[in-house]
Amino acid sequence: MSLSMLSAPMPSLPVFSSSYISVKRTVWCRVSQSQVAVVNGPVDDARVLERNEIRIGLPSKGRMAADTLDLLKDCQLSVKQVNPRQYVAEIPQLSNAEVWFQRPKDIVRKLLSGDLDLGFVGLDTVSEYGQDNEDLILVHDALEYGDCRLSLAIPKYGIFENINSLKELAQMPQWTYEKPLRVATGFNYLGPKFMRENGLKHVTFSTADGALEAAPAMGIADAILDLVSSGTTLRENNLKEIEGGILLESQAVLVASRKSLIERKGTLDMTHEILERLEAHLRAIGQFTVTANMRGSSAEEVAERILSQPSLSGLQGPTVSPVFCKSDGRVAADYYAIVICVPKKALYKSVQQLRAIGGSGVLISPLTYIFDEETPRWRELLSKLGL
Ligand SMILES: Nc1ncnc2c1ncn2[C@@H]1O[C@H](COP(=O)(O)OP(=O)(O)OP(=O)(O)O)[C@@H](O)[C@H]1O
Ligand SMILES: O=P(O)(O)OC[C@H]1O[C@H](OP(=O)(O)OP(=O)(O)O)[C@H](O)[C@@H]1O
Ligand SMILES: [Mg+2]
Repeated sequence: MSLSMLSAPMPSLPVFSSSYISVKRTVWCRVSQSQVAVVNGPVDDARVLERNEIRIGLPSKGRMAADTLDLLKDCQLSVKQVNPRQYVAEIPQLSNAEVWFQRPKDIVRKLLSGDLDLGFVGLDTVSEYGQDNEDLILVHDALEYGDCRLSLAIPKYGIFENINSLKELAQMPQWTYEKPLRVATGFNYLGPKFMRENGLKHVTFSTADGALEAAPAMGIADAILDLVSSGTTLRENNLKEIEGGILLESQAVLVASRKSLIERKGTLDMTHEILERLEAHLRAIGQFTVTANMRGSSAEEVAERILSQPSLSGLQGPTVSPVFCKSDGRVAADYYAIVICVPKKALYKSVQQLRAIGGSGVLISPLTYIFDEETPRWRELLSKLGL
């Protein structure tokens, strides 16, 4: 966070009691809560429309970076980076797309300033740095990586030993105007909003770039508000989550600038293509194709037998094809080949059910893509845009 951001007032934000913020890792200073916000300035129209390329922001580092590149590769949208130290790259499959590697929070800021059109980041980052700005539109809200939760945690020991819920924390007599609950966090927009919505009045916030879990043991904070996935870091620092203390469940999302979608030529079409590829890939990873042979008197009779089993209905019912053989000079179909998609989780049950109704020669193959009819997310996007 730059100093210029800290000095810019945000009158629309909740004004909490003052808090501490570290501008560098080790420097802690006291600032008013109303100042701890990213400034979402108005989009500069001229700048947005000046360029023809469509810009996609990808995380330049951290745990989201590799997973985002892997996802795009799985969607046949591999990113071609001439030099790993360069911040710009291309996706040959998407002509006119320019990829920019940025820190996740800068992706959100640059979507708001009109310097990026689309971005892949965690929902936590969109919520914190997007601050409910209506120019940000979630195109895909569940990309199935980067799963974590933004959660409030307190020490397991001392005055917190018997505190297990947000309600109990709020009711502790220790928190007063003079001696508020001190929360260390990097989420200075979502934190105060959550506390206000939950009726915690006497709270101050301090922030640091990392290792927040150390703050309670160092005596700098009473509680922390940070991302949790396995819970190991909390456990190893003698901290615990509490009931009602989860602010947000997060995973990677595709976010777009409303203005770009509406005004920049080609952005909506490109977003449609990316969305279709993402959906086709994500739908397929949970499924297997199952083929089997089955004896039967007709395709309908075989289909009826398959549909009598709960795990075998497939995505849109089974495909049943006759297998023709010649016997006694006559061509006839005594066998049928069936093809269905089954969820990976239900694989063994499906095989058992297939066998129970006479299936044999069961073959299982992975599925790469499922292109279904128009995705509901596309219709939702058009409706959010009023189109
Ligand atoms: N422990 C975690 N498990 C899973 N996903 C996480 C975890 N921590 C963060 N994330 C997700 O990954 C995103 C990027 O986190 P990451 O730690 O890589 O970068 P950062 O915290 O912005 O950078 P840095 O850690 O260097 O300050 C987060 O915004 C969140 O969506
Ligand atoms: O529940 P866990 O699986 O233990 O993960 C939680 C930790 O992961 C993140 O830190 P990160 O590794 O990104 O380090 P950072 O503090 O430098 O951001 C987060 O800030 C927590 O400290
Ligand atoms: Mg981190």
